[in-house]
Amino acid sequence: MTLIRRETFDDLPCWRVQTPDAELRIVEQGAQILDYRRHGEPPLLWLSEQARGERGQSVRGGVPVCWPWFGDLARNPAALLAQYRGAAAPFHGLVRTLPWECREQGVVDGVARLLLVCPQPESGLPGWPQAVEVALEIRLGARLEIALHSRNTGPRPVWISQALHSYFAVGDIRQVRVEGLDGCRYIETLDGWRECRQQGALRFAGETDRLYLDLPARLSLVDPLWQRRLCLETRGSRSAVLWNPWIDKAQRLSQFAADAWQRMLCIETANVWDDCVELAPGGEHALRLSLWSEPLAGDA
Ligand SMILES: O=P(O)(O)OC[C@H]1O[C@H](O)[C@H](O)[C@@H](O)[C@@H]1O
Repeated sequence: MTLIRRETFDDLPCWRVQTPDAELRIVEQGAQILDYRRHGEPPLLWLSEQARGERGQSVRGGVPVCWPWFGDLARNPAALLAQYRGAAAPFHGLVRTLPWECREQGVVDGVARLLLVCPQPESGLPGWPQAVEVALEIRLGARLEIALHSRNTGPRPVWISQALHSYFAVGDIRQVRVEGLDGCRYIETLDGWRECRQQGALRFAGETDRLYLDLPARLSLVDPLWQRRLCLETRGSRSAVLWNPWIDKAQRLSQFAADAWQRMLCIETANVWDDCVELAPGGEHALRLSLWSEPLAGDA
């Protein structure tokens, strides 16, 4: 039986979604998915063992929503930067610590669906006087499907950058590889934000923080230790951020154990850099991620 139950994660209201073969939790704050597991296999998403549910604090792990900009606002295109009138711009936008509201929930043909929206004052979000509705739609059936919808209800064009900042669980980061990036441009943020080109699959041997561009619709994370392939299929996105903090940066992160870098990898389905989105008046955009896992058929 598939059901959706209201619970709490420390101080934060959340929902637990159960299907016959999977389980997922999502907190109301930031519409953040916390975890996702399929029975009989390791979790697909990583949630820090130090994760805490506190108001005003993003939880470390799961899928934080970065919107209406990704990362450091100053690294975004000038047109996007110019839209912000506030003081110090928060990293990863304005909505990941706000309370969202569940507008629809239900189960149809065994697929659970939730629709959460981020309520905004008439004048827009603090420092960001734009009229753009944002909603997150989650469907859990055989796959997990996430869609981040933006709709410009105002009279002017609006630029956004955004990401579904997914933390994936891995057996050992030093053994995994990401396929689908071969030949793609990327921005190496750890070396002066210079543009480089990927050759072959991406493997990990140190801190990694890159903006990948011109991506195909399908990426996969091959995990030989856990004998599985996580498959990511996206729509409305041609960019992704690949991030692992490794040893030194791990010490500086909140809710992050010193050795946790070994067990996680962020592949953040995004619209960043030259893949930002311009929403015309009345215009809509959906950033979609479909996620599932497959056993490795001896191809590791
Ligand atoms: O600590 P946070 O604000 O959640 O950010 C976590 C990480 O997010 C992204 O992946 C960025 O590319 C990283 O540079 C950043 O460290």
